[in-house]
Amino acid sequence: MATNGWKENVEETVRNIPREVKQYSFQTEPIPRLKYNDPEVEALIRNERPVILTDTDLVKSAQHWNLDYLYSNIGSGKHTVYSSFKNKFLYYDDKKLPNFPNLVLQTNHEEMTFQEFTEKVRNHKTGDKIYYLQQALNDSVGKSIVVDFVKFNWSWITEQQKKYKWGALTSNLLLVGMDGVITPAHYDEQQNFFAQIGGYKRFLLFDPSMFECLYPFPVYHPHDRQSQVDFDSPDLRRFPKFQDLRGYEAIVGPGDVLYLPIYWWHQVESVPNRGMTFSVNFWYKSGSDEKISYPLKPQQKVAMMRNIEKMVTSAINNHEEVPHLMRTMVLGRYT
Ligand SMILES: C[C@@H](CC(=O)O)C(=O)C(=O)O
Ligand SMILES: [Zn+2]
Repeated sequence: MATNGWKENVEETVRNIPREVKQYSFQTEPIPRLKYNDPEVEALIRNERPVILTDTDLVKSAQHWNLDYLYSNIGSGKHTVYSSFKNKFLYYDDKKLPNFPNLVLQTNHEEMTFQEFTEKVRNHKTGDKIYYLQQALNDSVGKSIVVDFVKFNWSWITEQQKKYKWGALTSNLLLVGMDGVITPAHYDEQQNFFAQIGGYKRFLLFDPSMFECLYPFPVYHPHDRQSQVDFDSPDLRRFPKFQDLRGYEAIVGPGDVLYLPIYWWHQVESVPNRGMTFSVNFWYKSGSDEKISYPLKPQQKVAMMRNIEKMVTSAINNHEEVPHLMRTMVLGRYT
């Protein structure tokens, strides 16, 4: 069996897991899984199509990261940890919370040391809150973590950054999730190489043109960029086009790197009953399109819609008036 990264059984596990994961109402097709130097890879990334890359060794220097190692080596700094009585961790932007003082958040944001996080994980009993650490790696981490970080395969990923004319690396988010945590469907405004270190994650991906099927919250809402649709029990009266949703799907295991293109929707599920998951993502600003070509790409239309919402919200200077103005502009005229 060819070894993939550092665990020769990843290929086999990735093939067998689909039977273990939740089935949804929409169809999906597989995301290509290719060796990093496969000739097909360049065209996929250049066309902003998702692909799982094996054998990049991008985070091979972190292959020994687990709860014990991080407990002993990451240092005593505080980390951002989300907690929830459910397994869904819907992201929210703190800065937009004042717009919605009565919003009931599903998750709680706590700052704690890795040691405190580990104690909560270790003492967890059924019915307790579950925890998901999501912390940008910074210089507060211990020396041995810095050594591991410096030994990431920066030459390969920097070569990709240059080849596809991406902008700067903005951050590396360390993700340590308890069994079965879910990040619900959303899109990001950055290019992303998502590196899996420990455990298995299922990715559901949707093309940016699926915006109309996923009904994101308004731009001024704390859940901006997140889908309003509950995948487990979609409200088809409010969100009828959810029935037209089509997506892509893949499992990533230790050593795998998923190229997750900017504006592509994704839902990420730590595969249940397979223990904790450890990941590091690499977010890059997208390059600026030299020239605009027509027809516009779906990503460009999403960016344009965001700018329209931002402009209207700022010009009207009261987000509560935005829905009425938008309805006035569209209903009966563009419907
Ligand atoms: C945080 C991550 C999802 C996850 O791993 O739970 C994600 O959405 C991203 O890397 O863009
Ligand atoms: Zn994301």
